[in-house]
Order: sequence, then C-alpha cells, then structure tokens
Amino acid sequence: MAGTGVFAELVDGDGVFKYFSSGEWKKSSSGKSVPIINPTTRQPHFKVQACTQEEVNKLIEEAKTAQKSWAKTPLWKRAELLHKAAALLKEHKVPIAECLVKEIAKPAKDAATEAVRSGDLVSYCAEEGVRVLGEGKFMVSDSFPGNERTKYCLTAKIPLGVILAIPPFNYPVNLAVSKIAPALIAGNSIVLKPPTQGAVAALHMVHCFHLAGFPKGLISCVTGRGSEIGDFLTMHPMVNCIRKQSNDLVELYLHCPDVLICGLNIFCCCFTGGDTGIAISKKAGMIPLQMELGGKDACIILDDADLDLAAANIVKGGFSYRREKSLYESFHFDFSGQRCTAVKVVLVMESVANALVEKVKVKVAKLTVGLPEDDSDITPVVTESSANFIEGLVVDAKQKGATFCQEYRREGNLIWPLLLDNVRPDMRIAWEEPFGPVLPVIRITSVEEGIHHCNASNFGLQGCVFTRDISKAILISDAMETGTVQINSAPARGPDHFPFQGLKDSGIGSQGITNSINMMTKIKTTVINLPTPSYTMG
Ligand SMILES: NC(=O)C1=CN([C@@H]2O[C@H](COP(=O)(O)OP(=O)(O)OC[C@H]3O[C@@H](n4cnc5c(N)ncnc54)[C@H](OP(=O)(O)O)[C@@H]3O)[C@@H](O)[C@H]2O)C=CC1
Ligand SMILES: O=C(O)[C@H](O)COP(=O)(O)O
Repeated sequence: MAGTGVFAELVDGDGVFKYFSSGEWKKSSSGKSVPIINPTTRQPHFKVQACTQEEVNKLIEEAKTAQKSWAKTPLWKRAELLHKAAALLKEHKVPIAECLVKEIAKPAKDAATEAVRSGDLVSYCAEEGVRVLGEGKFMVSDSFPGNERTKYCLTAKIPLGVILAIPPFNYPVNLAVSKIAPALIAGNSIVLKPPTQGAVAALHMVHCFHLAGFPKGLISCVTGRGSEIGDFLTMHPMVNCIRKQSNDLVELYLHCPDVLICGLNIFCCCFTGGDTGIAISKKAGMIPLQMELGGKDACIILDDADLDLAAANIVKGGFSYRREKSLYESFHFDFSGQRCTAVKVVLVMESVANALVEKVKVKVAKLTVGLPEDDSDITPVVTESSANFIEGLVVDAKQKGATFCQEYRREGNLIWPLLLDNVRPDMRIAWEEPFGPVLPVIRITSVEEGIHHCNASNFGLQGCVFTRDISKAILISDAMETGTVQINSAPARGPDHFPFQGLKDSGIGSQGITNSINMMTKIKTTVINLPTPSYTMG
C-alpha cells in the first residue's frame, strides 16, 4: 500500500507525504500542505508538503555539490545504480500504481504498466548511456584546407550540471524517469518538481532511486503548487546569473564574485506539460531547454484506407483502447484522451467518411466507462477545471452545429466518450486540445485540405495517415509539419528509445532515450598540438 512498508518513512505524523532533500525525507518548515484531489471522488486523498523557497535554495545548492562528485563516478557504476533503481521500480509497482489510480484516475492495470515501463526505460537508459557516453570522437587537422596533421582533437560528452525536471500529471512517473535516468547516467544531478496530481506516485518513484543507493543530494524532489514554486524554480537566481553573466560580466564580477561560480554550473530545464512550458521558455534565458508540450495530432484518412484499421486506431488513439500487441500485461493506448499524442482531430475524405464514422461509433459503444479501480477504458479526467474546459469545447461545437454521434454525458469529472462529426474550422474543437475523451471529425474533399488543416495548427507534435499507398503516405508525411508521422497507426511516443519531438508550439529539442542522454551533455574538446606534422605509417 502507498506510504507503508519500505515507503513508511515518506509520511509524517500528520499523514502528509514528505519532500526529499539531502538524501532524507523531510517535513517542510512552512507547516503547510497541498491536498491532492482524487479525480473520481473529488475529495482530498493525499497531502504533500508545500515547500518554501529557502528549501528549494538549499536543495539546489546540494545538487550542485553532489553533481561534482557524481561526475567523477565511473560510468559503469552510474549504470549499476540505475539498474538497481529500475528493478526496485518494478518490484514496487503495486504501491506506485495505487497512487496513480487515486491521484490521476489512471486505469489500474495501466498504472502498474507505467511503473514497469518506467523500470524498462531506466534500464535501457543505463545500457545506452554506457555505449553513447563511453566513446568520443577523434579528429585530425589535415582534413581542413591549409592544415597539416599537427592537431589531434579529442571530443567527449560532459554533464550539464543540475537538471530541473518537471513532468506532467498524465505520466508522473514515466515522464519523470525519462528525464531523471538520462540526466543521471550523463553525470548530472536532478531536482524534480512533480505535478501536484501525481506527486505521491513520483515520491514513491524517488524512494526507489534512494533505496538503490544514489549519493545524498544527487536527487531531490520538491513539492508544492507549480503556480507557487514553479516560477521560483525555473527562474532561480543561479539561472539568471548565467544570462546576466554574459550580459554584464564585469559588473557582476565586481559586485558579486560568487555569481561567476554559480554561472559555471550550467542549469538545464526539462519540462513536459502545456502552455506553462511556453511561458517558462520565454523567461528561462540562456539555459538549455528540453520541452515536450501540447499537440493537436491529426489523423488523415484517405479514400483507399483500410477503414477497420483506421477506426481501431482512432478509438485507441483518441479515447482509450487496450494495445493488444503490447507484451506488457495491459496497455491502454490512451488515457481518456489525456495524452499529448492522442488523436485530436480526424480529417477524413468525404467519400469514406460515413463508413468510417459508423465503424468508429460501433467501437466507441464498446468502451467501458467508470472507475479506474475497475480498470475501465474511460475514467474521470484529472480535475474539475479540466472537465469544465472540455465541456466548454463541446458546448461551442453544439452551438455551431456539429453532429453529436453520442449523447453528451458527464458525471463529476467523468465524461463519456464523444465523437463529433461535421466539425468545421470555426469551431474551437477544430484547433484546441481537449485533453479528454472528445474527438472531432472534419470531412475533407482533398488531401491538400487535410494537410493544410494540420499545418495551420500552432502545434506540430505527431500526426498519422491511413492509406494503402505507401508512396502517397510518404509524400503526405513529408508535407506534414509535425515531429513524427505514423503511417497506418495512431500517434505514440514509444517505444521509448525512438526519437520524440514536437515542432512549433509542441516543443524544443528531441527526446527518446538516446536523444535525451545527448541533450543532457555538452561537448568538450581537447586539442593536442604537435610540434611537427605526424602521419600514421608515414
Ligand atoms: N507533450 C506531452 O507529452 C504532454 C503535454 N501535455 C500538455 O499539458 C497540458 C496539461 O497537462 P498539465 O500537467 O496540467 O500541464 P501543466 O503545464 O499545467 O503542468 C505541467 C507541470 O508544470 C508544473 N507547473 C505549473 N506551473 C508552473 C510554473 N509556473 N513553473 C514551473 N512549473 C509549473 C505543474 O505543476 P503543478 O501540477 O503543481 O501545477 C506540472 O508539474 C495538456 O493540455 C497538454 O497540452 C501534458 C502531458 C504530456
Ligand atoms: O505525455 C504524453 O502524453 C506522452 O509523452 C505520450 O506518451 P505515449 O504516446 O507513450 O502515451
């Protein structure tokens, strides 16, 4: 059970989950806590510490110190500890899953799968890190005109320093470890700010890393509302120092010599979430950023498509449906539409639209709606405000004449799956991301019209195209302004070692295990200058 057994030390005497700093579980000096509302009951279920800015300062300082020794820890040892953490995550999948069910209403089996998938991600990262970071590059000078072979250039990947990781509510464990594991294997330290909904699952995950034996101060986890401590974290004075250092180096040196020391410790922010990410990017200044943000993933259906395949993928990608081919025990492809990679708009050729919509309707009718504890396909959305936002999109579509394929139904945060046909571009749902089980269908008369709608979006995460003509599929994929296009399948981030990136407002940088490891390093070169040219075997 959550907060018991090996996790008992996470809870204080008042039943509030502690935060993690200096290798210990601590109560905040604020004396305040933040309630976590169960999306199903809409009642407080857990409480976490509302950390203070002083506590944030302290753990960032510790992260700086811990990182220096961690960077000197052999790569194989870093990997060994990550493998231990991975095993612990899998061993403790039951309490972690319990938290996910209560905090974000993730269906029970999928919640357990999130813990297992996270363990697999950490292990793969350890293995990949050993390969990617275990070798560098060797260059010689005579390949560039005007040079003899007098310079040998050695290139290595070195850590960035302290990584700030901010995951979203829909994968509070998996999208945390997708940042933590690459950061650690590359020799960085981690400050984690979990989403409030999902914070307790994330604290359990952090404890698995603690039990694995990572050094004190290397990983810390600070809790509190993003709106209260988020800006403080992302705009921490040390971060501003880096920017100011380059703007006004002399003045800073004279007035605050320490600033230069701060400035040497590069700070990086790795974020998954919504518009908050865009706001952070604008404020962050000259720090490396990895941002995984929203999406309005389009699904383009051509008239030669396998409509059964397309309908199955629309339902699994837009609402929720078990991923039959997964080797995991259970894997809903979606989570009541609460995935950045969910299918968020169907663009179907008019000639096959009636047939497609009928097939989708039949499948939607089979989805189970109810409690996450019962492993229902559709469960309550994360917050009441999220449910209200989704309802606003539905009301707008109704007023503007969309065809409702099912009756709109909502109880509390639980929204029944709804397919909206004949959606037009003047409706909000054509462009906005519901992050819930409501899916618009726009009928198109040409492929160009579909591509145009997709590219007119401010998002550019993923998209998909269904056709039996692979050449057409490639041409459409090339024309779609998105980070990934899936041919004949719904969008998805995984498998977790594939590159994953958003264009436009959907993100900065590319993720996926290898890309994330690379992103959490910088290049360092050492040039050996020889007194005379040297040619091997010459
Ligand atoms: N591309 C992707 O993979 C994903 C994208 N999303 C996008 O996110 C949206 C909703 O997800 P949600 O989790 O609510 O996203 P948010 O952007 O609201 O929150 C994401 C994270 O940011 C934190 N946060 C909030 N305010 C600040 C701040 N000022 N500074 C720093 N951190 C802050 C949140 O903490 P707290 O919870 O405490 O507020 C949470 O940990 C969706 O509409 C979707 O667009 C979501 C999931 C995945
Ligand atoms: O946050 C999200 O929604 C994801 O990064 C999508 O991951 P998935 O495609 O594996 O569900």
